[in-house]
Amino acid sequence: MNSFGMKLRFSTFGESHGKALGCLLDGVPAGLNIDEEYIQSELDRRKPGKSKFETARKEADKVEILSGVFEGKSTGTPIAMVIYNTNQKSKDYTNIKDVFRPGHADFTYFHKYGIRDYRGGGRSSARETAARVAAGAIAKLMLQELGITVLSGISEVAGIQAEDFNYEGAKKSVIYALDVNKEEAQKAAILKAKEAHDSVGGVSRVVIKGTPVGLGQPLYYKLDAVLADAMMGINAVKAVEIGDGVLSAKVHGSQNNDQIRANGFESNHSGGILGGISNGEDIVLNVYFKPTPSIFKEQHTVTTANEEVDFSLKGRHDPCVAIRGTVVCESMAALVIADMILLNMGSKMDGVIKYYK
Ligand SMILES: Cc1cc2nc3c(=O)[nH]c(=O)nc-3n(C[C@H](O)[C@H](O)[C@H](O)COP(=O)(O)O)c2cc1C
Ligand SMILES: C=C(O[C@@H]1CC(C(=O)O)=C[C@@H](OP(=O)(O)O)[C@H]1O)C(=O)O
Repeated sequence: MNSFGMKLRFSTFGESHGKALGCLLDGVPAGLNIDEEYIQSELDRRKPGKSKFETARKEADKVEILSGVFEGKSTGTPIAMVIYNTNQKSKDYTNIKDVFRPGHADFTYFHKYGIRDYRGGGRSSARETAARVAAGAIAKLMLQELGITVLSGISEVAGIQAEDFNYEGAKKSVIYALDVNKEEAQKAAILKAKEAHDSVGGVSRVVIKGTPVGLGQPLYYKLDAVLADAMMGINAVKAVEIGDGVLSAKVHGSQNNDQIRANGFESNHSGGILGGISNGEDIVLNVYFKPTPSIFKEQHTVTTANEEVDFSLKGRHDPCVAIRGTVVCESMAALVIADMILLNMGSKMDGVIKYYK
């Protein structure tokens, strides 16, 4: 089990070809309206097999709430949710039983534990992220009550970058493209790689709107550090930027500073976080996904007995994991922000007094 969060504690269970996967979310305040249709709609955004830009594995990803909800409201007790796997074809994976896929977790997992569920990625499969989206949907329901929204979309595929960022438009796009003018070229790049038995990388841009000043701790449990940790914990994420990110290291202080006026900041190079604490501006993240490791091109690898082989993989795989990954980024961001809000309730004495009176 992985575990995450200080006030909103979250863990998941399950494997890609096991019976089910799910999560336990503890610390949700009692009395939150739990809209099950909304939770399902979030799972539907991430579920596999919706288009030729995704893995061919079709899963309904129907979520079932097992505990912590009564008459449509959270009870303040742990919320357990389960999603049954229905479309396993575990036999298709016997060809990777004794062979490590380059770029996947097979090699490290096997050498660390000496045992590996080779049916798909087992525990390392991003199938687990369905459970993150279920928990993230509850965090989003909590944030909605506070006027906070978490949005995202694909800004880049195979180096083809968005110039315009339309988050509402991204919701309607099959590849969650932020820039409608770049969408066709991005789609073509994915299909070209797929036809060549290859894969491409991509970038998800996440924006969190409506956060107050004051989320995050100044030194340890800094908001930027925790968000980066949550994003890096998603399968295939190789880098995270907050605000201008890498660009900040290349410009002068006079270009990077967000100057301040009585009515707010004049720019948002910082991505909404200063000194580990939100400054009330939009929180902006760029999350970089590597190309899908499971490709069908012949590659060099070794067996579990360390014999060299040339190996061509079979199976059902996403040609660009960033597409569905962007939904997971939103979910993890929502969990972080909800956790920070609950932590923050005790950061000032008047907040504590309000709670007890
Ligand atoms: C939504 C999503 C879908 C993914 N789909 C695949 C896939 O179909 N095939 C694959 O090999 N990797 C896929 N991955 C990536 C692997 O899970 C990941 O590369 C692997 O666990 C190794 O971890 P690492 O890349 O973080 O080192 C996916 C990742 C995400 C976020
Ligand atoms: C099933 C899903 O995506 C899977 C993510 C994944 C991986 O290696 O991450 C590999 C493929 O599945 P399997 O584990 O069967 O090889 C994808 O189809 C899902 O997201 O629900």
